Amino acid sequence: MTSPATDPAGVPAGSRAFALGLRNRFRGITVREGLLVPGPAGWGEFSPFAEYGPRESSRWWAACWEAAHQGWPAPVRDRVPVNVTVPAVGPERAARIVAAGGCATAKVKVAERGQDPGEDIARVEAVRHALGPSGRVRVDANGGWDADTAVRMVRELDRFDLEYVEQPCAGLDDLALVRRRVDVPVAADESIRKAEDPLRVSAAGAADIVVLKVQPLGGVRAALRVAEACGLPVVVSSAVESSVGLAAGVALAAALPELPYACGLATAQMLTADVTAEPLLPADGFLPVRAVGVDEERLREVEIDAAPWRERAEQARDAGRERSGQG
Ligand SMILES: O=C(O)CCC(=O)c1ccccc1C(=O)O
Ligand SMILES: [Mg+2]
Repeated sequence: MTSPATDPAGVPAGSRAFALGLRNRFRGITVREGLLVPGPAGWGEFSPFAEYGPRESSRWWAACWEAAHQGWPAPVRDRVPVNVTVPAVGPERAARIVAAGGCATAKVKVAERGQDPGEDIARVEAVRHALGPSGRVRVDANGGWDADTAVRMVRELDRFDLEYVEQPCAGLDDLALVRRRVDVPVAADESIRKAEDPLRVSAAGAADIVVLKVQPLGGVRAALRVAEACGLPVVVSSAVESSVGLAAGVALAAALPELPYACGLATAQMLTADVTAEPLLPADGFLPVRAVGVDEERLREVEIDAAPWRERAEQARDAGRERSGQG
């Protein structure tokens, strides 16, 4: 047993917590919080959502640790195509977000709780018009439909020509059912959170594409192994992180042998502030593959008490040790 003081995987004293505002409510939240952790390889970000316990957060901690201490595998490309992300807002706002985003691909949230199908249709229609016929439009239901509703809605929305539908239903059986009944490709997102999930997804015939996020999967290397194991095309997406966290997603997208789709990494656009002087914002629909530093002045403007976050990080680290049998 190593003591906390000399522990190589401890939470460094120079760690800093941040709270960044969101321009529009997303996943029910309006503020995104997290911890920035310094290390020899650069800054790492630890930002599990508030409802995640130590076990689930342990992979987020592993991703943070990799960024701070190991850095990432060599890139095979120097820029990454990205999509603008459109929250469950009204059509006028959706059109403005797409126009401001400067991306040729848009991902539109649908099946939001408390909204009706007409709102989804109006939003997707507005996005298609804003992008023009050459743009690509994908929708993300976050598992919000049952199989019958998904089939009906995907067919209805496909009059705006969908690139794919992300997580139309929550369960693998329903995903497979929908996939057999619609012409639009199906992408799995929430169905993939652990290394063994992609194999289940492919075995169930549940998806044509997998969405991979670095923090939930435990780092860039872990995500690369998942990508290799599942053998399906990969879309890298963010967990709406600061530009420090986004850089890890960009590193994954940059290291994948194939990258046939735009990635969901343009989410710095959704924030009202960032922790760096040079946020990872798209230019002409691409993000550059580069390191992201922390700017002391910007950080101070968004800084919150690090103590609760250090506590969460310690618990996540401990849960990770138990998981890997080092407890
Ligand atoms: O993929 C994107 O365009 C942005 C990222 C995104 O949508 C997302 C971000 C945080 C949590 C869940 C999701 C999601 O894909 O549902
Ligand atoms: Mg998704």
